[in-house]
Amino acid sequence: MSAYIEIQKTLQSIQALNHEKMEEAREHINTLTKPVGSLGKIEELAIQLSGITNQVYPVVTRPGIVVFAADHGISEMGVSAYPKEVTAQMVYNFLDGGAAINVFAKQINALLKIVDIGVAEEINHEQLLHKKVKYGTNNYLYENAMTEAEATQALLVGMETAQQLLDEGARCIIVGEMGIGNTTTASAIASVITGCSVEEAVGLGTGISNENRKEKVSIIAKALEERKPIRNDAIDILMKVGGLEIAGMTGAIIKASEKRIPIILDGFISTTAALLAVLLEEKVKDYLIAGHLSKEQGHYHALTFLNKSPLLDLGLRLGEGTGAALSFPLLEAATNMVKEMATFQSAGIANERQEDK
Ligand SMILES: Cc1cc2ncn([C@H]3O[C@H](COP(=O)(O)O)[C@@H](O)[C@H]3O)c2cc1C
Ligand SMILES: O=C(O)c1cccnc1
Repeated sequence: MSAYIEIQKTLQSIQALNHEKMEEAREHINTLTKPVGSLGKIEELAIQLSGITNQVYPVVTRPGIVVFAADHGISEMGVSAYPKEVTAQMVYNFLDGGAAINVFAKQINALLKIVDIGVAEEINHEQLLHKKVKYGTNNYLYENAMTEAEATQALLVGMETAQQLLDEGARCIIVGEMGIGNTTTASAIASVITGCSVEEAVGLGTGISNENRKEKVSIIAKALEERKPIRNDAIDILMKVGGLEIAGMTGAIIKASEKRIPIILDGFISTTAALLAVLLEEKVKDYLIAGHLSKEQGHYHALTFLNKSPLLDLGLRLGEGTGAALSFPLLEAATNMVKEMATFQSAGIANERQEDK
C-alpha cells in the first residue's frame, strides 16, 4: 500500500469520542464522596479519557514515549543558540540514559523509544530505531524543506512507531522531539496554521539573544513569503517549511487517535505537530491532552487555536517530551479517582446539600 493511501485509511478510521461512556463516567464521578465538580480539571480529564478509551474506568498505563530526532537545514542561518551537531550528540545521550526525558520516563515507568527520523549524520546504536527519511531537511529559506514523498514517509514512520509502542503495551502516548533549530520550524508552522503573526510565534528557543530573535523573525517571515505554504494543507506545510521529527509526531498522533489512545502533548514543537494532525482530521483534537504550557511564546497561540488548556505551567522550555511526562501522574490520578474512590452510598455519607433542603 502506498504511504499516502495508508495515511488516508488511518485518517478515515478516526472516530468521534464515545459520548455515552462520557455521560456514564460523569454520572459515576458525581456519586463519589466529594462535592460535585470539586476535583475540577481532574474530573474533566477522567471524562475525556472515558470518551477516548470507551471505558468508564479508563486505563492509561503504561505510558509510551517516543522521541523523534531530526535536523533542520534552517539551522545554518544561526537561529539557535546551539550548533546542529547537538542533535546527534543528544541522541547518544538519550540512548545512554542521561537526558531529562530518560529521568522522567523512568519515574513514570514509561516505555521509551528514540527514533532517528532525519538526523544529519549516521548514528550507530543498538537501541536506536533507524528510520531516517533524509539527512536533515533542506534550508527552506532557499528551497522546500523536503519532497511530498519524504513528508508522507515521515508521517508513516510516526504511525508505525506509535503502533509499535501500542503493541508493546502502551495505553497512552507521549510525543517528544530533539532537533536543533526546531523552534524556528515550529514557529513557521504555528504562524501559518493559527494565523498569529511570526512575531507572536517566535520565542528564544534554546536561549538566543533578543537581537538574534529579531533576525529569527525576519528569516521566518522571508521563508514564508518565498515558500507560500497553503494554510489548510498539512502536507504542503510540511513539505515547504516542515521538519521530519514534527511529521513523525504528527503520524504518531493520528495513529494513536485511530486506536483510541490518549495523546499527551509536550511543549511548542509537539503542539505544532498536533496542529498539523488536526488539519488532516479534525476529530484528532478530542484525543489530545495538553501536558503543560511552554515558555516558548508561540505555544500559547497553538494551544489557544486547539482550544486546549494545559495541565501544568512550570516555566519549562525544553521539549523531548519532558512536560508531558511530568503531567502523566495527573492522568493516573484521574483514572484512580474513578476506580478507587468510595461513593456516598458505599461510605454511608449523606449526599444531600443543606442548601437544597
Ligand atoms: C543540550 C540540549 C538538549 C535539548 N533537548 C531538547 N532541546 C530542545 O531545543 C531545541 C530547539 O531549540 P532551538 O530552536 O533554539 O534550537 C530542540 O532540539 C528541542 O528539543 C534541547 C536543546 C539543547 C541545546
Ligand atoms: O516548548 C518546547 O517544545 C520547546 C521549547 C524550547 C526549546 N525546545 C522545545
